[in-house]
Amino acid sequence: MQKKESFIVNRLKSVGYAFKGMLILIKTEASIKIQVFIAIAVTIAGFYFEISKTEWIAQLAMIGLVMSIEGINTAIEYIADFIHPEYHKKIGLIKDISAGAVFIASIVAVIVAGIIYIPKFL
Ligand SMILES: Nc1ncnc2c1ncn2[C@@H]1O[C@H](COP(=O)(O)OP(=O)(O)OP(=O)(O)O)[C@@H](O)[C@H]1O
Repeated sequence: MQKKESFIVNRLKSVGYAFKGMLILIKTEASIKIQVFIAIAVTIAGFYFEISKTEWIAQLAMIGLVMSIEGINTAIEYIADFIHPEYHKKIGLIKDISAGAVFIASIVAVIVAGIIYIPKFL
């Protein structure tokens, strides 16, 4: 019983740390601020154009994908700066690849947005 309680308490603590991390990310990262703005804008657009359930799922999946990869990218940048604050070709490569992952997700998100919204204007 004691063990089960501490397991639940530990899980709750982990959620707390993760929530703190999410707030730090939103407060400190310029790119995620833009992504939050876009997420709010497309959510408003979703209600305005009364998009279908499937379109909501695709839109929310893209928002989650872009923002979570941005979070991982930010963490990689922090690790890179922590382990090697000075200029290094390899650090540049690591950061570029990490940013490239966000770019891939963003391109797919723009395509999905196009599939949902372009027909609404035609
Ligand atoms: N220590 C370094 N050594 C070599 N190149 C670096 C180094 N730090 C940054 N760079 C280069 O500068 C780019 C931007 O790095 P920076 O850490 O400023 O990311 P950022 O502009 O905050 O990115 P994001 O917009 O994804 O948050 C990297 O992708 C890399 O090409």
